[in-house]
Amino acid sequence: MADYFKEVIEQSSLHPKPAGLVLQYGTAGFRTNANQLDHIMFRMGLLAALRSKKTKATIGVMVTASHNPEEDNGVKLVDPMGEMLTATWEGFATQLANTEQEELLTALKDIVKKEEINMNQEASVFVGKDTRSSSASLSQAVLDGVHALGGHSKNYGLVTTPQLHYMVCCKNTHGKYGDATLEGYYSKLCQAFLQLTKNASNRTDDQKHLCVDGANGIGALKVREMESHLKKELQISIFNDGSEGKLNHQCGADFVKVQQKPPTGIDMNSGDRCCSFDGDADRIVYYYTDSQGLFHLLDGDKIATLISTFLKELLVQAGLDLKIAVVQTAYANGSSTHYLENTMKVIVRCTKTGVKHLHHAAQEFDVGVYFEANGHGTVLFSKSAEEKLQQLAEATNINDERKKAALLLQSTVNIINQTVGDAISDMLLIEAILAIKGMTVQQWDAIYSDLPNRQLKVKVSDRRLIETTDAERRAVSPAGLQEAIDTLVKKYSQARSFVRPSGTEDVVRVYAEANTQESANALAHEVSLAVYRLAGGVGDEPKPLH
Ligand SMILES: CC(=O)N[C@H]1[C@@H](OP(=O)(O)O)O[C@H](CO)[C@@H](O)[C@@H]1O
Ligand SMILES: [Mg+2]
Repeated sequence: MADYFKEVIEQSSLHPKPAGLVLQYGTAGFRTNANQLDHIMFRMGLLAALRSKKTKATIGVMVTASHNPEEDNGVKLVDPMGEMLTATWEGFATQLANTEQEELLTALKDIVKKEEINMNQEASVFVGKDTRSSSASLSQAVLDGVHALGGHSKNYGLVTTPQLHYMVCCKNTHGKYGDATLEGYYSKLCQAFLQLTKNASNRTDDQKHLCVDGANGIGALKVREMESHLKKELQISIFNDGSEGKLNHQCGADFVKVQQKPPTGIDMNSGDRCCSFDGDADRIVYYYTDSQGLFHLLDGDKIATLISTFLKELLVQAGLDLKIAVVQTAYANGSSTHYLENTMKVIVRCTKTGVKHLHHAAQEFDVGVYFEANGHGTVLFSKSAEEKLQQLAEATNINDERKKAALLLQSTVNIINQTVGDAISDMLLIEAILAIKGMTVQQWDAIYSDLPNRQLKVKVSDRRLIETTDAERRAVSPAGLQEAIDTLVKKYSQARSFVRPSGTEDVVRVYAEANTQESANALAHEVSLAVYRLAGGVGDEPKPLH
């Protein structure tokens, strides 16, 4: 076996691990200050090459830290069908990342043995990066890792995270999903957009206009690249395009969702339809300000509602009996769940936080719409649903209404990036739906009213003390915490609250909603105090909110 690893020994000394550093492959891969990541990148290049040999398929590696500050970076691996890395291999990633330099070969051989990997198998890895200044040298370290194991690589350079997922899926499905090029991605999505909107009744230039906050990141560059494919049917003003501002600083989807206010750097008039991407363009939220200057956010829940309503109506018109469901997490606004279940009568599922959980749950339905409240989401169509749609779209013996619905559904399948949440693809679908329905952003917003809500963080000495059940909606430990929450919730009207340890930060997250903002704030504060007292809070006691 030794020969396969000769280069690894030589190359790994150029990517040394700082002694003692321990990192975890979390919900969103590795993420920390960029200075600590060179060895991780090299090792993820090695791991991707092994994963490729194991699956006999192309694997993706994306260098990004999404909505984190510019100084951070990170890395995520992409499995053959464009989905996130499978759980066992997340474990291997963590082991490999934390192995001291001199043990690296042993750790690699261990994986080869456990997974029975044929080292003579070729390896192929696609690599992409976001716009962070550290991304150039870090993606080179990934490539070094791939090459050290004799793997082939294709370096896509600057791409959004979902674009890299898309390329991997295209490659491994031999072009069935599309061409594994940026040109292929833009033309597939934009053609579907033009198909969807071609019969939308005379829209004015105002109605075709959208303001996009690119978070000073990769999304802005890619929207600009795509623009000419849209043939002015969507007219985009890009703000925070990275030419001046700092990545994710006071802008982007995460800022807008958490702060519940517009990003800086955007020039918006009252009523303008606006959206924000995050730093790697896999999340999107919409918003506008009304004539009184009040800010209105249309988050992942509102997006899921718009899309699932549209799809459900089309399925009925097409006469297709397909099972459609919406998958959410505990952070979904109670009003959205209530509207979906009681008015729309669609199945709603709640999973643990983290996109892979939502993705898996959505795969159980013919049509699975999944969104986290923060705006990460997409739609999945089962193979058999896609086949039925195809047959119907090609059928000659059906009436015009059914035919029209089938064609719209087929274009929806083409516009959606089913591999992962994709801000660009979601944006095009949302814009198409609004155009087809002749709906303004205000009318979309009025479908239901969000319950006022508040998210807080509490620092504790060991957040793992908090264990949850029922898709994180109830705490089973420490003793007494859930009872305390139940008692507090009863004081307020239409109230709900839950706590869970964050998977990406060293904090416990507290969520509360109620019929007024004052009540939501008060409940969130009281629950924070309960966490602080019962789960080993550190630092000052949480202060009431004003
Ligand atoms: C409340 C919230 O927005 N949590 C986010 C955040 O996870 P935490 O485990 O809550 O830190 O980051 C995840 C990765 O980006 C994302 O999937 C998730 O939705
Ligand atoms: Mg992201």
